[in-house]
Amino acid sequence: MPASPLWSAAGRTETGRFFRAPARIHRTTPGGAPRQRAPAAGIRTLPEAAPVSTPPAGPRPADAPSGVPAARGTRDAAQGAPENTPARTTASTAPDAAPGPAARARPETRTQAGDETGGGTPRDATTRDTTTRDTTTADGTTGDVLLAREQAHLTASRAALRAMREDAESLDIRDVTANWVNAEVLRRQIEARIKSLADLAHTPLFFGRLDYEHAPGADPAGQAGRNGQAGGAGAGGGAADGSGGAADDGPPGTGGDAATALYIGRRHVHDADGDPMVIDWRAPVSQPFYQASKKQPMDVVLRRRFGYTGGDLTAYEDEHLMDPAEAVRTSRLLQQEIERPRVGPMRDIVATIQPEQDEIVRSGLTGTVCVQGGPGTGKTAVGLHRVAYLLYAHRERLARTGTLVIGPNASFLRYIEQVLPALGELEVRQATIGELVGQVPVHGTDDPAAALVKGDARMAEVLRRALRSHVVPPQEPLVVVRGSRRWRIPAYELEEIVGELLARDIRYGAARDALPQRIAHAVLVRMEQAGEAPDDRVQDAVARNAAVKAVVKTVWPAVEPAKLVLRLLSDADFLAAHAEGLLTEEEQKTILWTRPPRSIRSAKWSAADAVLVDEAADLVSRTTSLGHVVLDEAQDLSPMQYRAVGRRCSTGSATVLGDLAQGTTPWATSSWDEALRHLGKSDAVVEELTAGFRVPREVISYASRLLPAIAPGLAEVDSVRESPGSLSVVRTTPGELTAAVLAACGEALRHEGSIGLIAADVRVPVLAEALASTGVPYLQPGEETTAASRLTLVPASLAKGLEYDYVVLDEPGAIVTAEPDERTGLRRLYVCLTRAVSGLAVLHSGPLPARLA
Ligand SMILES: Nc1ncnc2c1ncn2[C@@H]1O[C@H](COP(=O)(O)OP(=O)(O)OP(=O)(O)O)[C@@H](O)[C@H]1O
Repeated sequence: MPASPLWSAAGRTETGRFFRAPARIHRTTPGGAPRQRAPAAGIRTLPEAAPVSTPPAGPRPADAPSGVPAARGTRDAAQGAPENTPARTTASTAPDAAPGPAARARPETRTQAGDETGGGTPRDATTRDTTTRDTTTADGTTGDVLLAREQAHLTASRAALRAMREDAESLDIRDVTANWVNAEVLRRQIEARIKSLADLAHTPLFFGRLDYEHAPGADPAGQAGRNGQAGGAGAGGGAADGSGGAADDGPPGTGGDAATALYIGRRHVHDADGDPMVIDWRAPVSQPFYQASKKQPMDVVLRRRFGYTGGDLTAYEDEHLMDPAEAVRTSRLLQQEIERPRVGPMRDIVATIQPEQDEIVRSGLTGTVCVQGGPGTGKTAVGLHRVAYLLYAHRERLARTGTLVIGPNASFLRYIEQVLPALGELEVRQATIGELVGQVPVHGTDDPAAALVKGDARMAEVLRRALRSHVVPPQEPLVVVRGSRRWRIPAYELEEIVGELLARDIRYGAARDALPQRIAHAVLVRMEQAGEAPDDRVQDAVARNAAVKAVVKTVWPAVEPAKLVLRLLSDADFLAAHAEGLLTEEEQKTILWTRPPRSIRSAKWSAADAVLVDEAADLVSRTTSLGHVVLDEAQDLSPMQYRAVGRRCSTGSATVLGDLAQGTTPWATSSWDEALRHLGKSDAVVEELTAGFRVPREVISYASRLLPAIAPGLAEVDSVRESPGSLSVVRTTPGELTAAVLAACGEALRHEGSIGLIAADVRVPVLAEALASTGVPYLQPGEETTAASRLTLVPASLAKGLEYDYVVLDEPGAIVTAEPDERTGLRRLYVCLTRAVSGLAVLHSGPLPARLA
């Protein structure tokens, strides 16, 4: 898509200059009158807020009086410098925004949990009260006043965002586009831009604030040794590692510049002068929000997290990273965010990404990262945020090459589909493997034994051999007639040409396309030997000659990938000829169709067959590679499926997410090294996430009793949350089980949030009928939870990747026995036991698996 230079930086830097005076672009207002700008409020010098109990040690910069120029960072330093962003430094005066009426109206009512949106929203008013009331800073400012100031900044930022949107809406492109194609492209880009500038009332515009000791990007002369990172988080400062530890040469806040406050949010917002009011969370300068610690403050004096109630800023939580006297505390806002009832699809975690997650999110585009993590450690969240980060840092490159998120099934994709749009990324494709390899319609199924062989990497070699067997040595010489002359190429010379192409091991189709030119070249050599002086046009004409075409057709015939697979699976001799030494006779028998179909259309292709067809298609002509692929629930892929994904990122990179303990396919991978080899990314870095965010400690400990049987090498997830009473295990008689399950659902429905009733697939119809007869509405997995309908009936086979506030688990034994072997059954059960955020009720009438009993 031709990108106008004017637009090429769209969505990346978004500075005021971007829209302020674009060459030859006119701006209109409905009446032609000049549009009013939002009040400007840029980076400000703000007072230090003291934590509840411990005021920061040492003097702090006082609140800058209104009208006094504040210390500022440079705009580009604040935004960071994504790929190809022209550097620019501008400073501006940005007086404190006075709290407006909206900012002063401090909500006094307690929050309804259902209203709350992301960004560390407090569920009860306690956090707000303890962080705001009775809190006084070193300069005597109360928490209420500080909160009002932050609310004022929110109000001003919203106004600035509105102005940015109005800017975009007022662009008139009538005179700037030479033709309708350009006009259409530009129009769409403007529309996308306008959409991306929407202010979502229930989504916090910023969720955090960093007060740097020095203006980011400024030369912290003489300060570098202070905390090991001074200034390092500026424009180029993506890396979080510095050499220093805690400050040790003087009280914090005493050196050099006054603190510089940056507000961190989902997107960049600038004021009328182009100075940032909210910094994109992905900018390098935002990284200390996720990474800075007492040990390594990264020049951050204060980190403030904000709590929201339905879009209103109602709380904050402070950490003074350079204050040795302040104790390290776990964030209550983080805790509340995790426990916030789930209604609707998966939400982003941008406000609360943890340091080890952030490292993965910000790892570079060129390398592939594989993340092993137990249930609820945030793998999916991390993978999605990584895409958003990469799109920010490498937007142009990825716009050309594309990005893709692969999930295990449609309900999972529906569950995660809102995360990237919420982060402002609307262009990322999401698909299941089945959709990717959809060259043949899938109507059939394989028994596990057949699927296992079809998914084995040896099948790639069988296919390669079978395909190349279509190339036959030329038997006859070629005679090309041109005018009165005849040119003869003997069979042995043709054979040499064909042999050379085979040896180069290029794609079958590419070699077939090259063959006529190779033959024509041989003819031209003869012409030159005979004294003629043929040029390229003659060579092209010879390559198109009917006799040459006939030779190519016989020697290197076109092959339809689906036909090749059809023949392999139908023709025992053909399969045997190419599987010799690769598949045993038994294995060959296992994959042969008992009743071979007559045609591609009538064949009952299975999912594994479709992957074989995809492999064959790639042998014929190279699959286009994307820039980046995220592969979730990767542990369940067969080697052939890994290959299918691998060819879609052969020249790009991947984020591979999975948990070896949750592998429930017969071909589930037992080692990431092996999986990455099949993916073609042996050099990938394998990271491990160990902190569990979803499942309370009591529940994960119970589920982890299965680990020695299902994944002996893996350690129990270290849950970040204690939640006493979150687990109950109840035994009933067989006759009472269904009623007891319904009662447990009723009990769960008394709480806020989503409820998942998980049962073995065979039990689902029984439970569906029981729910219907009692008039309890229920949803299918992936259907959006609403306040009116919060119960989802989940077949165990679809539970993977999903989560619910409360889970009622029906008859664990039936979940285990539904699988072909015990280990797979226990793994399936492990998945089902680890879907709950706040409570798990296990009901059984049969015996529990020994390890749980
Ligand atoms: N840093 C975080 N802050 C807040 N919530 C988080 C954080 N990390 C993860 N979560 C939440 O924990 C839950 C589990 O995350 P996610 O689904 O990404 O885990 P997972 O490792 O993919 O789990 P599974 O293996 O079961 O699929 C989600 O609700 C997610 O929003």
